Amino acid sequence: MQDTQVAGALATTAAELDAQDELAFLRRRFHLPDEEVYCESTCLGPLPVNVPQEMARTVAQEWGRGLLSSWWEAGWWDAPRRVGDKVGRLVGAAPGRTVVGDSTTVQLFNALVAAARLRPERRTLLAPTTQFTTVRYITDSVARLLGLRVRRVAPAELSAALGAEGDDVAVLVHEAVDFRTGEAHDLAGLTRAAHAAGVVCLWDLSHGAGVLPVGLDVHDVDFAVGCTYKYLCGGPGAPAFLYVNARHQDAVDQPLPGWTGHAEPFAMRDVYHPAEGIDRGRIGTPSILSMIALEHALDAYEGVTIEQIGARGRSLTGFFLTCADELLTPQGVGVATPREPQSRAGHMAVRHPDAEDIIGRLRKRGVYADRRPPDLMRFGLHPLFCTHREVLRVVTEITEVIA
Ligand SMILES: Cc1ncc(COP(=O)(O)O)c(C=O)c1O
Ligand SMILES: Nc1c(O)cccc1C(=O)C[C@H](N)C(=O)O
Repeated sequence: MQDTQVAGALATTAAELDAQDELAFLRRRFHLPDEEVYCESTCLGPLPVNVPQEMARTVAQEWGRGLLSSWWEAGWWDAPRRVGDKVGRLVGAAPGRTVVGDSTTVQLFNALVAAARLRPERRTLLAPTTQFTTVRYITDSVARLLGLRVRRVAPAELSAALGAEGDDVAVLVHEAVDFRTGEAHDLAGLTRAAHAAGVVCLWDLSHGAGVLPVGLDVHDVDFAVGCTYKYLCGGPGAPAFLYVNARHQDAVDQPLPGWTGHAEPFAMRDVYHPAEGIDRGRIGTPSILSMIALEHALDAYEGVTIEQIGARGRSLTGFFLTCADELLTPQGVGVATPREPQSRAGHMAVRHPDAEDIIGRLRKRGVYADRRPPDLMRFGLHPLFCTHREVLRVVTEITEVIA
């Protein structure tokens, strides 16, 4: 086929897929530029349309008029758990297993120490070589703090490592989705392999939450954390979440015993007695305005299941591959994201030695994406609002810029 025929066929397919899309209405739930393509949900999701008015109301009425009483009368005190449950629905957690607050970095530290304390006789933290910076730094720091060693192996070798050396591993700490390539790891299989060796697992869901069905309860995950400002669109610096399996909740001994996680926070006891259940995952005073923004942002997920969202996402990433095969491969440009549908998540990654320059040029053409060293371009295809036509435009623009 000639280039123009290929382009025409892809445009027809994109139009058909968009026409059949039963979730197309979700796009109206976001403020999005008309002529530009936003593919940076890998870092910051866009603003849901209902958030500004809810924030204005919260500030004027709850803070402005309700003042201190709003902690109880406006439901601020219960927000970490209430919003946690709302996130929980999207990560397969029953109510009472997820709490929201602080940053992912803080939650990782807390959860990793708490997880390691469940296996005091074991000396190793196991992790993939591909860890995101903050996860890597926290893993190393927790190891130093607790006198453990860190063993890092390639993701594909983790199962074998669990089989061979698992009896000395306290915790497997892993990201559900690789921040570079967008590869969705086998959370269910690795959690099973970890449990078979008596290992506790801690998953960082930052690049998977709101994109994929991760099924935390179904897969019996021990601990999970994640950020809410990417696909969950909670806003810049939105609070992170912590999930704790019901069977661990009463045994959790977290290293940041803040007063809001105390069983009787207002009794002002000298000794820390943790609250029951997920409330012991609370630390200090939560950032209420950010939490309320997140609470309303999550309404963008109302009325759809995470399975429907996952299927829509796979359609977008699958179409990206189709376009890449036709348009990028002939230019010698490789896709770094795995092809198998179950191994793809929210973003597609493309390799090119001039990634930085290409991303800069794409911005000038109205395509917003990001890059990660040394040579990766990342295109976050948010499953709530990206369209197949946008996917084709992105790939076409990459082709033109490179040419
Ligand atoms: C896997 C992963 N974990 C954690 C974070 C972020 O942690 P924090 O929100 O504390 O900066 C990111 C992105 O910044 C990430 O990609
Ligand atoms: N958290 C971010 C921020 O505050 C500014 C810019 C980017 C980010 C990110 O989330 C980076 C991201 N975790 C990554 O995968 O590279």
